[in-house]
Amino acid sequence: MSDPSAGVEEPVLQLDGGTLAFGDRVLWSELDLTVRPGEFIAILGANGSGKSSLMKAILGLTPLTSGRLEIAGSPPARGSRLIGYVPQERRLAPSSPIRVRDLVGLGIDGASWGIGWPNRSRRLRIERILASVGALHLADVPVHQLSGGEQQRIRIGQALSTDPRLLLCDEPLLSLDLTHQRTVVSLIDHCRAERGTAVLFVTHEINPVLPYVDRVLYLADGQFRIGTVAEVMTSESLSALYGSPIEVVRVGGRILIAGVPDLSEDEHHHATEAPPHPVVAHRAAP
Ligand SMILES: Nc1ncnc2c1ncn2[C@@H]1O[C@H](COP(=O)(O)OP(=O)(O)OP(=O)(O)O)[C@@H](O)[C@H]1O
Repeated sequence: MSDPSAGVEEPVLQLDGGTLAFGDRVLWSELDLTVRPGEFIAILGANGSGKSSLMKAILGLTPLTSGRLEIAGSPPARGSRLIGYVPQERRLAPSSPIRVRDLVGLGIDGASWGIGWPNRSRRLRIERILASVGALHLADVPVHQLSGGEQQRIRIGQALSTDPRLLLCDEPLLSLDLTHQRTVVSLIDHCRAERGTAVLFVTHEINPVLPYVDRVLYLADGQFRIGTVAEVMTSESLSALYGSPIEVVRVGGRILIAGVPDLSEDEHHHATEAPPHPVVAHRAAP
C-alpha cells in the first residue's frame, strides 16, 4: 500500500462528474475519482460494467459523454508517455519472431512503429527494464515461447518503459495460476513502491490484490462505489449497489461474495471469460 503522506501530492488523475454512455446505455455516471502518486486502486465489477471503457477513456481512446478528465493536469491524449498500459491478455501469434528485447524496445520507441536503431544506451535501457521485472534472462527469447506468466511480466516491463506516472492494468491476472498471480501482483506493487507510479488495476477478484489495495472502485449497473476495502466490500454497500441482497464474508483474511446477480444470460456477458465473482480466494490479507 502507498504511503499515506502521498495524499498531499498533486493528483495523477482527476475525474470529475465523469459519465460514459453508448446510446441509451449508461456505463457509469457522475463518477468522481482522484488518483494520487503511489496509490493502488482496484477496479471491480461484473462483465460489461464499463471497466475497460474507463481505461480507454483514460487512454484518450474513448471520449467521456460528459464530465472532466485530466491526466497530470492535461486532457487525456492518445499515446501519452505518462501512462503505461497492460492490456487484457492477448497472445502473440505463434509465428511471430519478435523477441522480448524487441517488444520492450517498441515500448521505448512509443507510437513510432519499427525497431529503433540499436545503440548502447537504448540496449542498456531495455536491459534495465527487463531486470526490473526479473526477466533479463528472457531478453533474446521469442515472445511466443514464453509462458502466460512470463508474457505478463514482459508486458508490465513494456508498460513501464516510459517511466509512466500512471499504470493501467486490465485484468493482468486472467488465466494465470496462483503462483503467477502472486508474482505479477507483487511485481506491480514493487514498481509502484519504487517509482511512485499510481496503479489502476482491473480485476474480477479482489483477493489476489487485497494486501496491496488502497481503495476500490466497484462498478455495477451504471452506478459505483468508491472507498477503502472496508468501506466498499461489505454486504451493505454491495447490496445497495446491486439493489439486491449480496452477502460479503471474510474468511481467513479473504473476501467471499455470494448473491451477485448472474449475468451469464445477459447480452453483455462474454461467455469465454472468467466468471464475474468467483468465490475462491487466493491470498490472505495482512
Ligand atoms: N465503442 C463502443 N460502442 C458501443 N458499445 C461499447 C463500446 N465499447 C464498449 N461498449 C459496450 O460497453 C459495455 C462495457 O464494456 P467494457 O469492455 O468496458 O466492460 P468491462 O467491465 O471491461 O467488461 P469485461 O469484464 O467483460 O471485460 C459492453 O456492453 C460493451 O459492449
